[in-house]
Amino acid sequence: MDSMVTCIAPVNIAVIKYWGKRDEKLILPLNDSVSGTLSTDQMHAKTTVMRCKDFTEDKIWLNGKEVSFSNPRLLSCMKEIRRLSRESGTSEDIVNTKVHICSENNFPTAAGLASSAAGYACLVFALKELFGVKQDITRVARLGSGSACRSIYGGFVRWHKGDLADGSDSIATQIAPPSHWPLHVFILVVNDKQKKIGSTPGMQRTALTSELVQYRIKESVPKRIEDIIQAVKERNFDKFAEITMKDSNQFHAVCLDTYPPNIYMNDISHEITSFVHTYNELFPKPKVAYTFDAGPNACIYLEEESVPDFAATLQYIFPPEETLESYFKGESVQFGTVNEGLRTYPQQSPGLLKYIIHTKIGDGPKRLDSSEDHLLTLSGVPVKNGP
Ligand SMILES: Nc1ncnc2c1ncn2[C@@H]1O[C@H](COP(=O)(O)OP(=O)(O)OP(=O)(O)O)[C@@H](O)[C@H]1O
Ligand SMILES: C[C@@](O)(CCOP(=O)(O)OP(=O)(O)O)CC(=O)O
Repeated sequence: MDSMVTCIAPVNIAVIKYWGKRDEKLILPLNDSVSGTLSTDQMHAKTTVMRCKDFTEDKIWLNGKEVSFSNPRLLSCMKEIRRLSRESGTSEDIVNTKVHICSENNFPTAAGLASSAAGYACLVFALKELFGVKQDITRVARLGSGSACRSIYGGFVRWHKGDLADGSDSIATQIAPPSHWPLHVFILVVNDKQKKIGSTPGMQRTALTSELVQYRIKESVPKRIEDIIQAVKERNFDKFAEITMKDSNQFHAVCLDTYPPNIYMNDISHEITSFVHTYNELFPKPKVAYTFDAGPNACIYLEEESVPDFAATLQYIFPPEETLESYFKGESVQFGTVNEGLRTYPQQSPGLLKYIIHTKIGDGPKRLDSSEDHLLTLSGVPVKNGP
């Protein structure tokens, strides 16, 4: 077992949203959810974990700054990993060694871009390698941040809410690997600053005050989960798109039904929604699907064949403020011609969208083998200081 391990882990974007907990401490959700895992090529968390008998305390650096280890979620992940390590037969002196952790995201943290999902998935995956854990770790990632359990697998993933009080059946499983349906994804970044109402307090408020959330968890989600799994299995984009957009809309309706309301989408988000519907109406079946998490940024799922036409039209309706190079980031973008049907749609002022990340469905976390990848030196301090 190596004493220093470095891993990267992906972001995931839910198409059936998790919103509301039945247990705050164990992070057990009120409903099942389904997501797509995005390629680590564009967005990832990277984490180095190191154990050494000379370390006197557990320490963590996040994006270049040392932060307190007494975060209850972090402590509960550590405790569970050490317990599973013991169960896996790792010797007691290894299990009890203190660790140093250094992690960074190559995209904005706490901006509603699922940094906590990638961050905790990466941390738990790296700790599993460091401590020789053999069991399922989606339960452990869940203790860090609910949505993190879905980033442990690539492709399309389901988080089962589970029924047991101890959370042992609240795990994530893969529905299909990325090769089954490598959908493309555009993340339309409207704002990458820290969001106003975090997911954790936002969903607490919903569970306490919303009437609509009861309808959502009992009537809407169970059927949608079955239907979207079938759509993924059949690669039926039309059905996938309709369920994804309806579920995003219902999630935000539940947020508005919360008192005081959780307002995440803004005028630009609504403009994107209306543009997508107008675009889809030009075709016999929907070509693109939006979904919004707890923030104003849109995530657009689309099939590869739709990329050139949609990218050109998107750029025409939401022109960049500066150069095209600083606008589309990530995968290179193939441009077609602007869809004629959208020529009369009101063109928006330049710079409404800050930038667009072009990525696609990808694999789960992976270990990096080169020593050059480590974020900690051999004496256990960050390789570079500051963000
Ligand atoms: N690389 C990381 N390693 C460990 N913890 C991380 C990492 N990145 C983020 N986190 C944790 O996640 C927190 C941010 O979570 P938060 O839910 O507010 O934002 P988000 O994940 O970007 O948004 P959302 O979950 O709504 O998409 C950070 O304050 C930190 O505690
Ligand atoms: C809107 C969402 O992105 C909410 C994610 O919530 P978190 O997983 O960040 O919440 P905690 O479990 O409290 O850490 C929907 C989703 O990803 O399913």
